[in-house]
Amino acid sequence: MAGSVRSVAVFCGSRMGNSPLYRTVAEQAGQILAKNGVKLVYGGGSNGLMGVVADSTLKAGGTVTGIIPHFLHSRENMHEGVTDLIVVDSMHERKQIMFDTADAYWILPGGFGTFDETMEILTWKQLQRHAKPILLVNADGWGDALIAMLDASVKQGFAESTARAKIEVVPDVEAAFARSISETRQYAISVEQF
Ligand SMILES: Nc1ncnc2c1ncn2[C@@H]1O[C@H](COP(=O)(O)O)[C@@H](O)[C@H]1O
Repeated sequence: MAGSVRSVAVFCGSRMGNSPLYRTVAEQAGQILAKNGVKLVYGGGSNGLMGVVADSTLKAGGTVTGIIPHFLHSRENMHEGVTDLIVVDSMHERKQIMFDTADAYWILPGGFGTFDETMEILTWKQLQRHAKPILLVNADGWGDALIAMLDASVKQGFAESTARAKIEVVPDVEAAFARSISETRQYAISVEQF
């Protein structure tokens, strides 16, 4: 287990996207979590990159908790092979459990659902509902437009640069892992000193 990071919530696409590098980064995410004894928490489906990251974690000997609303059972092809599967009633419940049970959040390539989850976890941090690391893994530049939008918001005077700093862009999962450990450690030290 990696210090105080025992579980990571990964938000990513329920589709594969157009670049083969998206699959690669999802596979690498599962491998690095499993190798370090860190549990994957994710949306519980088998489709797209969500399925890839779950399968990759399991194949590498890791543990996976999937959280899926019952109405998405068929649409997202609920993953029957995960270590723990939690079936919930609503999207809100799913998100709440994902947020509560993870020590860090990784954003991998994805679409609208991934954007929603990213903005919610970021704004919760802005509102000081949590202080956990948020790492956007910008594989093949998939997140460039999203990053530009966050930066534009600061330039336009709609967000503080301190809020923008609450999500960190990293090039790969190795960096996401390293930053998750060091940010969590820094936070623990600052709480101890308080
Ligand atoms: N509004 C939403 N809130 C939370 N999660 C959502 C929402 N819309 C879709 N999702 C889930 O996000 C993942 C990834 O979706 P992509 O659109 O493929 O990025 C998926 O499990 C959706 O159910």
